Amino acid sequence: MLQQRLDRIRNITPAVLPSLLQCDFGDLRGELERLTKAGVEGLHLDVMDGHFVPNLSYGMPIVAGLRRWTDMPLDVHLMISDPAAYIDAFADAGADMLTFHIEAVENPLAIIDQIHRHGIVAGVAINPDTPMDRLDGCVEATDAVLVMSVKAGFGGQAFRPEAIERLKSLREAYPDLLLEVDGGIKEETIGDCRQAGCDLFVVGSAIFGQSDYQTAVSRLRDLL
Ligand SMILES: O=C(CO)[C@@H](O)[C@H](O)COP(=O)(O)O
Ligand SMILES: [Fe+2]
Repeated sequence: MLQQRLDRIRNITPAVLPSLLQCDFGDLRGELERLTKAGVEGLHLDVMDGHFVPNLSYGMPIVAGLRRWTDMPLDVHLMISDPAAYIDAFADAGADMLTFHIEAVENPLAIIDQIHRHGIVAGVAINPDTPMDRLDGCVEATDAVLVMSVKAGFGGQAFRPEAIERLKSLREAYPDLLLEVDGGIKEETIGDCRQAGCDLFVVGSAIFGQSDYQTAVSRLRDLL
């Protein structure tokens, strides 16, 4: 199952993954239809607990609801203090990829193992102010690294260019690692991230701030 999910995600790369944080939650199904029509091939779901980050978003029911309506890969970004306590529930909800923050855990290898036991793709996220050596010892075990190009917590922040060097150095050191970038990705920033070797591009405001998702998505994809 893990290998199938990993292959499926690899097969859609390079991919624009809309972050649903800023979508219209009063019309979630309509948003999903519009994104599907726009040619989107995966979704990024931001889970925030009001503790690891000051913001609060949504949890398993939204993931489970979306799972009923689409078979697109669901990439769940856990911005929560205790990922170990919720991984089983997000697996039951239908996540395909579960990414936790390195800043939140003491034993990343145990969390990666817990995610893998469910046959789910594992990702480790790192905030811009966290030294890269915090990832030492776990990059070899994980499937993906999510390089945050804003401090996790809110949509609509400005891209932090130091993410580019981080992507480049990870790509050089780990040619097969799935690389994802998240925060401030738009037409002006997506091309540099692609050139740095990134595979998955999370986009919030640059899609949901536009009236026409199809045009927004295809212009971003053209830059990949
Ligand atoms: O994880 C996060 C924020 O913490 C993101 O996924 C944002 O939702 C991306 O939004 P934009 O920066 O593209 O507006
Ligand atoms: Fe995110």
